[in-house]
Amino acid sequence: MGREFSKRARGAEMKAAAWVGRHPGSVLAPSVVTASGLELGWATTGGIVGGTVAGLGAWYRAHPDTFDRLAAPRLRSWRRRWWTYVGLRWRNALIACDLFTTHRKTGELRVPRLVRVRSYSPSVDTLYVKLHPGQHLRQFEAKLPELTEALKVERIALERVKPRVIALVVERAEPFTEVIEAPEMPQDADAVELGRLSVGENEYGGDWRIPVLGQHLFAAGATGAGKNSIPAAVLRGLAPMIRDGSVRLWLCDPKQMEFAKLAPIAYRYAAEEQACADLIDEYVDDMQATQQALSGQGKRAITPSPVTPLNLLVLDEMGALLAYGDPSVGRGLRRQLALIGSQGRASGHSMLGLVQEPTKDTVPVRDLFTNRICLRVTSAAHVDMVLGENARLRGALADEIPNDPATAGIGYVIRQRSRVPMRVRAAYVTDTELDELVTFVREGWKGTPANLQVVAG
Ligand SMILES: Nc1ncnc2c1ncn2[C@@H]1O[C@H](COP(=O)(O)OP(=O)(O)OP(=O)(O)O)[C@@H](O)[C@H]1O
Repeated sequence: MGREFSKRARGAEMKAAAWVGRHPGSVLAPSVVTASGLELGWATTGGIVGGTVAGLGAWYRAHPDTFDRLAAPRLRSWRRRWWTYVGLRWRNALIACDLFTTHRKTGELRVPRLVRVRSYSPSVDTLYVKLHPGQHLRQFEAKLPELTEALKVERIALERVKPRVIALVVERAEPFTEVIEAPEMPQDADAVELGRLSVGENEYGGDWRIPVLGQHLFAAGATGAGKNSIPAAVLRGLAPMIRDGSVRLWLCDPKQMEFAKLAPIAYRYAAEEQACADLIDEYVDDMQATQQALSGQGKRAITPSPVTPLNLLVLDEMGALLAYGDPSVGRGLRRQLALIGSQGRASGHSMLGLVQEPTKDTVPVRDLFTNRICLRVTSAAHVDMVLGENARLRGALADEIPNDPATAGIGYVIRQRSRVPMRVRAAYVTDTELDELVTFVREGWKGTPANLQVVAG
């Protein structure tokens, strides 16, 4: 703020020097080429530059995996920085959206500076922006629609990185234009990655993975949003463990639609309201018996095996169970789910709950779930109800996903470390693939109710 004592703006040559200091590469690269041209001759220099380009081309063609992982993000970031978001375009967009401050004495417009551009995937850029004193993330939040149009992109999410530095996560285009194929079923229990089951793809082009052991999952989405894909993909990932009895599936299926197919591989299956309540009571008894068995053996957590299995309680349409039926049953269920949510992790009792509308009846239990997924919802308020405060402001625009079958399975999760929403798409498990899962499990089926007695005993 001290600079505002003077009526004189900073000299252009000083600004240029500061710019060079901030972008040494942009000065160094042309200088090195020029020096090489003068020292080694232009033909040699041309050969070196051409050789480098040809080498990159060969890498691109020969090793797509390493090129896409190592070289592509850097090259793309560089191109975006010096082409897409280059000085004047950036400046004009921010001025058009009133996202600048004015020097009180000189009247100079001070536009927040772009300090870094990262382009982790072809469809998403992260822009690190240095704010001027007097600016705040809130101003960007208020101008998000305008900024999205000015930069000609699909959507923007915001994050505060550190004092006076924010990140704009820019989705340039819809990353999911194709249906994602169902994950392969591992053949052996050893190949199951309980901590990172693949359920689809993320907007960065990588696998979208979710942990199951010691976790509770919650997926919200309007009718037709593609919620069923999530348990279906999870169960395919767990298939050999279900077959071997190391994972037991407890299924509450009030709608009796898609999940009825899975009844033959469920350890317990219920559809009617009271039957679901009884199933959940039994689940809680099983959890408490396991807790006692664990403490008797001086253990703190289970390692999934046929003797101490991982139990997965899948609750389809939680609204029907908690809100739309008999209120006394709903109250009892909420109490039981709270017990499972708070105590089930060590004993290997996980939940996967699906809900169409995250209303006040289902939201109180939402906080019991450690991993939450928001597919297409019908109201902006639902997004924060599912993903937490300000998730929508940060770009989880789940209510703006078009109600179109072509978008089924698309939604948002919150990345644990950075708290940034990430767009994901669940893989689509067809009816045939569900049948394949059932056949696979039934063929070597060892999951019998005897497991319960061993644990409880
Ligand atoms: N991951 C996906 N990718 C592409 N299309 C999908 C996906 N999941 C579902 N679909 C398509 O969308 C339709 C609706 O999906 P689904 O039945 O899973 O929705 P839902 O959210 O469970 O709806 P409801 O709550 O009404 O059961 C499916 O019949 C399928 O055609």
